[in-house]
Amino acid sequence: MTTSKSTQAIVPNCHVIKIGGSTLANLSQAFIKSLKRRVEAGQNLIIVHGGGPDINNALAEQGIVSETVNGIRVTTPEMIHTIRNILIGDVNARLVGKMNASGISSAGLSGFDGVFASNYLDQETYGEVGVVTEVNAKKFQLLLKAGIIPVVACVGTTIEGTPLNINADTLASGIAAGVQAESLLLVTDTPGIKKDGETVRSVSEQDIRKWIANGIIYGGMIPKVQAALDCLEAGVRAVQITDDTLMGTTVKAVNPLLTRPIKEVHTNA
Ligand SMILES: Nc1ncnc2c1ncn2[C@@H]1O[C@H](COP(=O)(O)OP(=O)(O)O)[C@@H](O)[C@H]1O
Ligand SMILES: CC(=O)N[C@@H](CCC(=O)OP(=O)(O)O)C(=O)O
Repeated sequence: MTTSKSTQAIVPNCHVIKIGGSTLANLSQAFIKSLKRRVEAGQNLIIVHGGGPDINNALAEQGIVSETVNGIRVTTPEMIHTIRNILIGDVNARLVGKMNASGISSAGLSGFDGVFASNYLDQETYGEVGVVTEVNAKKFQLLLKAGIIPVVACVGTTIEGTPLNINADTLASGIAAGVQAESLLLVTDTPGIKKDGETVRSVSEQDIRKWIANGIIYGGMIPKVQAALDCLEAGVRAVQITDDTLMGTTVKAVNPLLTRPIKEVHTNA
């Protein structure tokens, strides 16, 4: 699904961490501290966040019912401004505030700030939903060099300035591919992909395809595994799906001596 390309060279020692809306409200201090430790250790972090539950609440308040297809919210023109305002004005502001208050110098961004370009994913099926088409790695690098952690809301814009709703897993994957990040971490409310009640240690692309087809992987987990596969395909070497305890930290999905990535998605079992 990801078709992003980077305008500049890779960002060195870069790790993209996506925080799901499911997790944002109860983000632990331990997790924030783990981010701080990574920054202090010299990692270039890019944070991407979602906000599905906040969007659900805001739409419900307006009496708007939305549906999802393959975990992607079908977004009508009447929804898009609320979604943009919630993600940028509310969720992003809260997260950036929390990070700065915890001593992590951060700045809130979205596609409107030129860190990535986007266009319609498939307007007929999904409406006002975007996909990343280009990543401005240089802009990310300038911020990181200045000691500022980019915190990116999953809102894009067309070249004409029309806002687009982008699934946050899809965005994180596009950015990770665009900056050639060393890893992508998808932080959510489940310790990993579950099968028969157990969290599995690692899954192959074949497992993923099978488990989507038979319903073991459904809903919001679908964009996550798709994001993971897209990233690996684009050369990002480690992808982890985890809760905010980050128990196993990141597991490399590829032998660094190989030039082609092994397609494995590691989960935090
Ligand atoms: N096989 C699976 N293992 C674990 N969770 C799954 C699986 N299939 C679907 N899910 C669902 O995916 C959810 C995580 O996706 P989502 O709610 O979109 O989280 P986030 O807001 O963090 O992106 C889990 O809470 C669970 O309900
Ligand atoms: C197009 C699309 O699906 N957009 C998502 C954006 C928020 C998101 O991805 O939030 P989570 O990380 O909490 O899932 C949505 O409208 O819910």
